[in-house]
Amino acid sequence: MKISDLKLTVVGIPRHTGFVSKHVIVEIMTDEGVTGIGEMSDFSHLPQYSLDIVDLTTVLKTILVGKNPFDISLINKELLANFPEMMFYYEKGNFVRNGVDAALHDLAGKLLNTSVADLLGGRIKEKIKVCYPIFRHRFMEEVEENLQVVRTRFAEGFDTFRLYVGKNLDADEAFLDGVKNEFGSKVTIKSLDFSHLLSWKEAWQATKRLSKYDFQLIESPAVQNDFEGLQHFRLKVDHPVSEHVWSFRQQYEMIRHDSVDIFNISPIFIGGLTAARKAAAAAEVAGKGCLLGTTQELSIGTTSMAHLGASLANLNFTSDPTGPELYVGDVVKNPVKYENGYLLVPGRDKPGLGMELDWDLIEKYKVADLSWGQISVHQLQDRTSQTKA
Ligand SMILES: O=C(O)C(=O)C[C@@H](O)[C@H](O)C(=O)O
Ligand SMILES: [Mg+2]
Ligand SMILES: [Mg+2]
Repeated sequence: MKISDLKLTVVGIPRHTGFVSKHVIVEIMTDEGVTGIGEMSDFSHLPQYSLDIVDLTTVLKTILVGKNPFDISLINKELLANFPEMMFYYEKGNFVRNGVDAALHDLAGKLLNTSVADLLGGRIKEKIKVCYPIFRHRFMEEVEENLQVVRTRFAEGFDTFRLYVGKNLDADEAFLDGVKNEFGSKVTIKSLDFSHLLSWKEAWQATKRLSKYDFQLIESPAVQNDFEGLQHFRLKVDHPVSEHVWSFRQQYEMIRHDSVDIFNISPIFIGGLTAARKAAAAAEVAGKGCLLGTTQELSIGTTSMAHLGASLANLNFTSDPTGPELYVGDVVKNPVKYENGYLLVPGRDKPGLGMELDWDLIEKYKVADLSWGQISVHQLQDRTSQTKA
């Protein structure tokens, strides 16, 4: 049995905020007629270069075609040699590796008639607690818009939210105050996410101001790779501190500097399920907790994380994958399901990831390439189509 072909299809799907994220649907075919699917998710992050999809297809075919689809470790090794880790949160090579690795897991599951979660060690959980994101306030008038998001999503069963903060503390405070007055203990704020926009000391000042409100943890309260800064911040605050993992070297430095309490692990940012499992194991060895982060994937990327989360012994904080709820559409016939704020893991009866492509939807959202258009840095950072400066 050998990999016989690869197909990449670019789709651009708007969010309810109007912001369009571009994703690449991955298909890996075999000479026995079985195809594995994966997702390179959300290329709408800095840096502002875009990948050439034709060239990427050619390059990946040279790595994949002719290989045994079960040689996932070997293929990951070759992918890493061609799309190396960088000390940068949004390195796109990791997105590429993630899409291929997910498709390989889907393919292996289909060939063995086994669910991906069972390939990864089985199911400790059949559902993953998640929180809905409230994107960063820049203007006071966004507070009421975001309180409306909480009302709508609360009515749908989401009782936990995370807030991106740090650009307009008056608005952040007004939002937290509004949630407290309207929902009391019925709504939980999981985290304040500074998204590496402030220095650790600026984030500490902001945290002192917002600490009169209840929230569970603080994410990314220093600039990227400021391991000492994270550690200084962590010793100043009572709340647990989380940071995304975007490279093994970065994770090693965060362990060595004792920078965090929790590792935010997303296959997309560390380059796949294979790498994410290693990062979760390193967290366990270091006695740290972990949660599943997100780039806000479509259903294929999200279900891949559901399978991973089901099998992790140290997934002990509320996670973030809510992408299919943020987009106006998807690319599969059977989107992932959420119930009372939980992401459901597909059943054992479904081989692979348990997802089936819907080519009518793919045709609807298909775009020619990953080019950027006129997106501003503000729109990129705060995932909005709003152009007000
Ligand atoms: O926790 C985070 O940080 C994110 O979720 C980053 C976001 O920008 C995410 O990638 C998105 O596209 O909304
Ligand atoms: Mg974050
Ligand atoms: Mg994203």
